[in-house]
Amino acid sequence: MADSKQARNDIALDMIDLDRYPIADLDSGPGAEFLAECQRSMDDQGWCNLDGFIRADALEQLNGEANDLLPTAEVLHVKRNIYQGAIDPSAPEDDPRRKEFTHIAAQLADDQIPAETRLKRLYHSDTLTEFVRRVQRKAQLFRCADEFQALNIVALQPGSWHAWHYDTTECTVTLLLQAAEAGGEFTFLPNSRTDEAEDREAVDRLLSGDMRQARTFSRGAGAFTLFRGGYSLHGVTRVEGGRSRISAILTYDEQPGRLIEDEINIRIYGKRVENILASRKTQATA
Ligand SMILES: O=C(O)CCC(=O)C(=O)O
Ligand SMILES: [Fe+2]
Repeated sequence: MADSKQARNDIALDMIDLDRYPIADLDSGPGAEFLAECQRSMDDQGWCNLDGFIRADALEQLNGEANDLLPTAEVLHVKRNIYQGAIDPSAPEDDPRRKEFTHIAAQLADDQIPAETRLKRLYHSDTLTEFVRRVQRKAQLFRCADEFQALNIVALQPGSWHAWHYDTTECTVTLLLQAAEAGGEFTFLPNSRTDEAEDREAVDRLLSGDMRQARTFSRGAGAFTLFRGGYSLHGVTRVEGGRSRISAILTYDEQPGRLIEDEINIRIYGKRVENILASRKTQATA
């Protein structure tokens, strides 16, 4: 009984289009069928794309929150190779580890998104986390415990792109809050690597600008996407037109309470986080 009362209070149930996406009951009827479809899509294709997942009125509120907060965001200049590392000058000349890609994004880390926002409450929904876990067929899945990485809002301004990369986690979950007027397409090479090998020919072609093997989804604002970004090289094409493309990145982990190393967080989030961590160390030794 306690469970169903808790579920009724879950904000996700007010925001998600439950007629189309019955995530509140995944064990019987339409919910069970829907879950099986999502699992099949993840198994066969490595993604599950749910257009119109968030209802129009709720989306307007979420996007309003994001637009209100974004002026306080850091503008990050992200430089890295496709494996999210620094370039390796000892790698062979034509190796992707030697190629550096740069993109610019206005990014809010988890600690910059207040707990009372509807976006954070949606991320903290146990119903939503359970749905994400079951689509991936994980025995357990937790929201990321890291104070910076857990939930992020990323805005790509007109003229910006999100450079080609693999994610450091197996599966990425995104919610598109505001679509670009044109461009800004989430684009990927399906299953371009496994744990053992990488399709270097396909990867090299994409990195040299040949998009013929790349695929894209049509995603409007409100689309909720699960994607095995650790295995498919991906990025977002240049945003065109007058408005930014804004997405929320929801991070999960199979281990509870896992934190990300300071050094990685400083590399991603820059000076602001470096200062926070440094001032904590000073306080601890004072
Ligand atoms: O904004 C998106 O749709 C994808 C972002 C992405 O690839 C990432 O944050 O790792
Ligand atoms: Fe990614």
